[in-house]
Amino acid sequence: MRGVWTTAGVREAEDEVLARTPDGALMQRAAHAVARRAAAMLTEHTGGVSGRRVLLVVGAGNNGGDALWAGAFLRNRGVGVGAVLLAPEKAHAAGLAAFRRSGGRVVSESDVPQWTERAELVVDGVVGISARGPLRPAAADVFDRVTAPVLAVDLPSGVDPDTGAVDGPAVHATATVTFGARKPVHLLNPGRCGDVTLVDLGLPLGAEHGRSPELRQLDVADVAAAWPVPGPEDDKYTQGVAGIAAGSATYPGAAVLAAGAAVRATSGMVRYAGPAADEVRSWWPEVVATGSVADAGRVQAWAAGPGLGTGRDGCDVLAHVLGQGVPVCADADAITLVATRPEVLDARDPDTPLVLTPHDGEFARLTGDRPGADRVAAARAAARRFDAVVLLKGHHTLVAAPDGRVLVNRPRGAWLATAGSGDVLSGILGGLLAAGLDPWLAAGAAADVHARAGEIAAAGVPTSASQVLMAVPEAIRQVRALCDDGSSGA
Ligand SMILES: NC(=O)C1=CN([C@@H]2O[C@H](COP(=O)(O)OP(=O)(O)OC[C@H]3O[C@@H](n4cnc5c(N)ncnc54)[C@H](O)[C@@H]3O)[C@@H](O)[C@H]2O)[C@@H](O)CC1
Ligand SMILES: [K+]
Repeated sequence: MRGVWTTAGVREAEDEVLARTPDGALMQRAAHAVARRAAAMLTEHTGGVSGRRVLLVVGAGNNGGDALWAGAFLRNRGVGVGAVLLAPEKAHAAGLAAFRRSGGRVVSESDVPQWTERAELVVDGVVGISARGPLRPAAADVFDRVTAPVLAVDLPSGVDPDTGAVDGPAVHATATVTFGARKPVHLLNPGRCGDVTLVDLGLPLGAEHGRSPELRQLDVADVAAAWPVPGPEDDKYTQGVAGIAAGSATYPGAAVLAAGAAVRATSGMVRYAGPAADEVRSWWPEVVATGSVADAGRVQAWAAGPGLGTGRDGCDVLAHVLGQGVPVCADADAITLVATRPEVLDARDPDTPLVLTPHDGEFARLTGDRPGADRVAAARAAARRFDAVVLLKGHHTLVAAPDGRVLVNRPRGAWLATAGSGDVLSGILGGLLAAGLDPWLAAGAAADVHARAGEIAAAGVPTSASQVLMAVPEAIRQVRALCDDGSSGA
């Protein structure tokens, strides 16, 4: 699992290191990495480095300092480097001196069009972790003219470093070199960051330094661990029995999808309970189906809600499963029931782990507001309010735990917005909860495999929930293979 720190945590850690390193050493280390990445991009895009043209766009602080030092290192490799100083009187003095000493050119305002025209790479050194708001007009004017690839220093300027939100002109980077730790923007808005390279500055980050990450991202190994290869001593019960309380006579499809996903996602036993028993049985002979939750056998977890209906009957079913003392994943109609009949939660005994899996609309029903720009804060607040793990669906599914931990999942394509796809996710998650996984990790792993199954099923063409469902085993195999060849699988 990889940690992601907000700018406050990074700045605090940087200050601690700065206090004990010689002036400028950290910056030059960072700048060297920027220069190396820039040279690689020049080679990639133009076939060489020497004699190429690079334009630096330099802001008022250390981010600009990084860019200026990087420009000096590029000059030493024969690159023609120009620098637009957005705040000449506040440009980083040592960086500017090094840049001039190397023969770098400060570009006058009138020469900007010519430089943006001829530059084969532009380095965004406008702002870094002290950024506030969108690009200001002078910087926006320069980037409006830019057609060459852009290398962002630390993060793309104009994008909120801690939420990834863009509410005005902002840099669209081809690549980013970031320092010390990834910031939320790198996970929440990867489209603006391009390929992110992390430079280790030896920053004291981590719980051992009293700086727990704001966000975490599962490595492929964490996801693979959710699907241990069943051993000889395993049997259908050790894998856990997942209960699916979904569907109604009018909506049997949701029950078929959710039960099928649990079957495909785990090798444990799956029980279905509800009025769609015949349809579920006909699709999945391995599912033990009964007419209602009251006469379903013991299970280790329930996934409830898809197609359940939001009336009295649905409420009784939800109250029943909440009272069984096993983890419950409440999705779809179960979320609406929690929102419209909150007394249903009285049936939940306190240490029954609850996982809510809202999309934005269900989130608004649940909490009274849509998640807004800071989705992490919204998910975190809802997790605390309901004392539940909240899996907030979106381009980057977030999984917040009541204790504040937040997972950011790999981006999933729009294809998963297809009807019924949420039912598949519920089934996968029900299976993992039944296997006894920590609900927060189970939700993260389920979302990861669900996203991969969507990619596999879609493979560039429109897909449907049942195809996503059929692709779940392939997605699990993919995770295991990535894990075996040691990739992080980001
Ligand atoms: N302290 C150090 O020695 C190191 C700092 N590093 C670099 O330093 C950066 C942080 O530098 P600073 O804290 O000086 O601040 P920045 O360079 O991020 O921002 C500079 C100034 O820009 C102004 N600003 C804020 N939002 C703006 C906007 N939208 N448009 C234009 N100007 C805006 C603010 O006045 C801010 O102080 C990091 O992102 C990283 O690139 C790294 O080199 C690691 C070492
Ligand atoms: K930047």
